[in-house]
Amino acid sequence: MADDGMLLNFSVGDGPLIAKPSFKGGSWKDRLSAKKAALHRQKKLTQPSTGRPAASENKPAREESDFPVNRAAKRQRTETDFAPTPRAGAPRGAGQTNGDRSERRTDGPKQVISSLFTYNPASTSKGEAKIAEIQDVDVEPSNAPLSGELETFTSLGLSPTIASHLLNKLGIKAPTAIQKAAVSQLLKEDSDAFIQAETGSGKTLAYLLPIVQRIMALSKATKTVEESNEPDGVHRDSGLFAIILAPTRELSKQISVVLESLLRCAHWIVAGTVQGGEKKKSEKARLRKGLNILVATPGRLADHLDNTEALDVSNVRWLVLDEGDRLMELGFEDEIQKIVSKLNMRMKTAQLSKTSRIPGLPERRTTVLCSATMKMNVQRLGEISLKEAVHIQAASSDKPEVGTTQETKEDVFSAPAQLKQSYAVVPAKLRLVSLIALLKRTFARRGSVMKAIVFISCADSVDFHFEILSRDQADQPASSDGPRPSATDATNNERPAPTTQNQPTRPSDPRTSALAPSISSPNNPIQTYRLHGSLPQSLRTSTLKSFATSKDPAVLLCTDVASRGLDLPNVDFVLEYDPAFSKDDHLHRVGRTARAGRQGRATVFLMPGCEEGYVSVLAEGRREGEKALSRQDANELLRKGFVSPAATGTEKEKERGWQDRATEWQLGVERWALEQPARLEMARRAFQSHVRAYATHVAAERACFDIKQLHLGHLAKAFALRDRPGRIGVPGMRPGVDGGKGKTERKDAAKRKGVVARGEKGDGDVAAVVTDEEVARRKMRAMARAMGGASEFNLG
Ligand SMILES: Nc1ncnc2c1ncn2[C@@H]1O[C@H](COP(=O)(O)OP(=O)(O)OP(=O)(O)O)[C@@H](O)[C@H]1O
Repeated sequence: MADDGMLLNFSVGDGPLIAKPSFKGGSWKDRLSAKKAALHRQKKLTQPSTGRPAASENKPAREESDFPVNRAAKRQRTETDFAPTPRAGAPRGAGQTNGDRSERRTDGPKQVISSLFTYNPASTSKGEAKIAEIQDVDVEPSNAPLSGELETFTSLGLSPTIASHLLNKLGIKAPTAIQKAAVSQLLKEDSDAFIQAETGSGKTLAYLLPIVQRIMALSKATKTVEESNEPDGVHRDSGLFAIILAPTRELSKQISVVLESLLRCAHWIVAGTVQGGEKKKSEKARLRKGLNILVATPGRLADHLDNTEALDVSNVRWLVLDEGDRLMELGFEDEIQKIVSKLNMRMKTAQLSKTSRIPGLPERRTTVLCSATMKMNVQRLGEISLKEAVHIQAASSDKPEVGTTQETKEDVFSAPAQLKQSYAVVPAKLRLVSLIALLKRTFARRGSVMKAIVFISCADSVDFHFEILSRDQADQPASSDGPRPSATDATNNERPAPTTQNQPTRPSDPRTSALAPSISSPNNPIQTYRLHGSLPQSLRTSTLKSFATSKDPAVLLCTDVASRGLDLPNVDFVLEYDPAFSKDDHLHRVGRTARAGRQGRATVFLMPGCEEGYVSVLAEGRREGEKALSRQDANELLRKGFVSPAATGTEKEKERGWQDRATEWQLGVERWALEQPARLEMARRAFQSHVRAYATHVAAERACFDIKQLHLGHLAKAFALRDRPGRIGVPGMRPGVDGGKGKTERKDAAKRKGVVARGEKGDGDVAAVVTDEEVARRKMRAMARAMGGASEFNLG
């Protein structure tokens, strides 16, 4: 970490330094402590006997030789240096009062109010990358439905009933490339398959369509052979034929919604779900009544296989492992192994005893593994579950590829071709104001952007930014755009529903949803939502539903809990406010937009310096003909977000105008944070968790996210903090223990570090409950040691 900010706060007194001690060897921390101790001793020696501090104590705490002479002497700034013109109705001297109170409590200045626009490190990549606006050059979408006249579902072998249902009820006319390859393959053969295609290419229907068709055919076979009196041969207690495993509850819910909508053309086929977090008793009752297709999370299915007699899996002939890489990342290998061997065993027993009475049921089971990536862990999952599988890929929109898994090339995971990607170089101090400026700009014109997702590294930081976005607008500077929409105070849980004419279409939960005055305008009020793994499952589900169905513009602040597989409609823009922990995570995140041939934009914030090296990681795997990454910088974002439409005068005056407005906004947030201890603690907690999460980037990318290069003092400003970094301590927040927050995030991080926290795995879901508290605590402590204390972040 850059230590200049810390050194500046030490005073050496003005007495002569008799012998300048040299500090060599050990870590920089040791050297700093030794230096501190020596300075303290010297200060004591030179202090006048009155006990009052020496007059020289306020002098800059550095020696000429230690710091460049041409650098301006840094002095402790005070609120008045930047104080905006008081506004009518503003809380009486809020910041000053708090600042005074804080200073009165202590014997020295505790707060640092730094300027937003000074001492920001310069970008190292300027000259190298072309500075460009996100251009509106249209690129052929890579995940769109095929457009040729012959590209129909019936030409793939799907029944006219399903094809017309897709067209008339679901509005799906033609297959995507991966659907074309997978449907024809899975309809004609019983061999196992590995389906690999980019985000938003319709993988869910690619495996559901052939399964549903095959079960419908089974139905007909049953009717003919048994001459059943039933209107259709197969019914709910004919047996369970297919199981679909998904890594998270959200995903299993999403798959079952798609399945239900598909089964409306075959109402006699019954589907159901079992997943962690639900009541096992009601799930058992459902299983007893009988299901033909089951969507499940692995942990819960393994549990039912052990404990629910009514669950007969002897007829299961299709097993789908969706989001294979995520299943492995979340540590479900054991469960999957167990499930696969139980399915094999029960199928064989039934075949030997000839108890299966379903005519037309295939002899062998087909297992389908789906993943956007072909990483080592997916290959391992393939070894566990697949036998001589065909590898189905959609290399380009009109050239589906089918081959064997042995022919598989290295990872070919890339973002959809039509996705417009950019990066913004934003110094640490300017991060918060730039976030607001970018979101303001994004939603400036009503209808231009409907939904945006902002990815943040940890749950605490999501909570903090949610409060910032939804905080009372009375704290903010007057806008030239006219009167602001109002919201209640951010700490008040009972937020009223927005009072503007554009009410959200679903009543949303005030704990996770609020109006965002900071980025709204009178004619375009924006709703903000938050989502992370520490929220109760029911709240996560309702929040996602509310965000997905909102007909009004909305922004979702979330951790990586929303990065995988979720299909949220009308997401036009993805912002990675904190860069992803790995490139794969990045591709999954940006894949929440530009789905099924639609357009989308994605931006990632990078800090000047080593983080700019990440641009080359982003550029890897980009296809021929794809646009280069666009580059933006903080000043550009701020100018657009904070410029007053009525600004007149010279360019210089205009520049001062947006800088003043950004500064005013930042100071308003800092005062707001200081107003209540709870807010301050929330900001500090967010800062600490953010720093810890920063340390968990995958090893291959850690050079770009080097925690030693992080300027903590500057970063604190982006969390509305005026504390010096060393003073930011959150009561009750010890390294490695976080009161049960973010289990999945810890699990994920542990895995990235190669620490497998088996004992933490729960009932097959990312929000799994740890049953053995003590075991979990011990493992957490061990993990924290292995991770250097990085434990509070919430990734899933
Ligand atoms: N043939 C099609 N035509 C138009 N839209 C489609 C088609 N197939 C699927 N879709 C839509 O595309 C979206 C993405 O589908 P899906 O969620 O299955 O993608 P995916 O490949 O699984 O993505 P991810 O890897 O992110 O999970 C859904 O909204 C779905 O309704």
